[in-house]
Amino acid sequence: MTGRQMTIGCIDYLNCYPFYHHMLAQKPLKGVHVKPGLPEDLNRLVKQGVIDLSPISAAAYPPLRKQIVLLPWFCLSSVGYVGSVILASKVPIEQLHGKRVGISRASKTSEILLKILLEKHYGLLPQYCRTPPRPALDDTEAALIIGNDAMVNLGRPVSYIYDIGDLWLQKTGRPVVFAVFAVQKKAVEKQGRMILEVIDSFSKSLGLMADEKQTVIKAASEKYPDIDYDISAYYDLLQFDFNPELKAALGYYFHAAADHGLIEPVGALGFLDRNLEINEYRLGHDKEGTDDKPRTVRIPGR
Ligand SMILES: C=C(O[C@@H]1C=C(C(=O)O)C=C[C@H]1O)C(=O)O
Repeated sequence: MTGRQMTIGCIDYLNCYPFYHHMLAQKPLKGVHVKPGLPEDLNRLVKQGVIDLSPISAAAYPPLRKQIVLLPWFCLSSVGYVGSVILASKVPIEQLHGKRVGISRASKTSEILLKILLEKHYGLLPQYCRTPPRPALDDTEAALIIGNDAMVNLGRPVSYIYDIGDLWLQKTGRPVVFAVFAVQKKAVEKQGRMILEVIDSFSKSLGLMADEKQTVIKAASEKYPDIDYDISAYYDLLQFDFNPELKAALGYYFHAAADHGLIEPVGALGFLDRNLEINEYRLGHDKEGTDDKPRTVRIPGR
């Protein structure tokens, strides 16, 4: 692909729309192709190098960290209740030991959150199985459902709904960073100018959430008509700005996940800055989480 074209991923959920409203509804970016997908599909396409820039599951970062850098300004997070990452269960969570628990094939971050919660915080070991993004709940006792699929009518009454963002806050005292924005290091070298245009468009789009929130909500509800939820309230729950507290929370999550043997240990995050240089943030395990003195490393070849 030449320096005048790039493909960017977009999580095909309500939660990601606020980043894309500007480029989709107001000012398309010339040469930028937007590829919608489920988080785990975008994780795979980034790994394969098929897309240049994309939101990915936070949990997908560790194995890709030599190949990608993160945008330090954007994330999909919640401090407690998120509304769109749920465990739908036929029995109280405490009774899930040895039971079949489905995990949406769309998820990576929340799969790990759920496993740490069940195994470490509740002392349970269920039998996990993969399910489609919108599971029927016929042959499992409970199921992890994420994104839009957690926000539509589940098709059957479910006795217990646990919000994973809320449970994580209760058990660990931390927010959750569900998704981060990844850029291929190769694309930084070849398509720097377009990457800056995308960053600018995301920033303008989030600005519209403050200035023209009702317009964004109307467009989002038309894009996703089957959502059975107060979109305005949902957007108030989500945190799109990757602030220091959320970076620290991501550090905590990586530490907890590595400690539980679910990801490889992560010592640092690589962030892109507006000069297209990479700043490495060392992760701590304390409340601060990140080192506030980034080490700047130039991208080879630039
Ligand atoms: C907040 C959410 O987080 C999502 C959960 C993800 C995961 O579990 O890997 C990835 C991206 C996010 O869209 C949601 O599903 O609505």
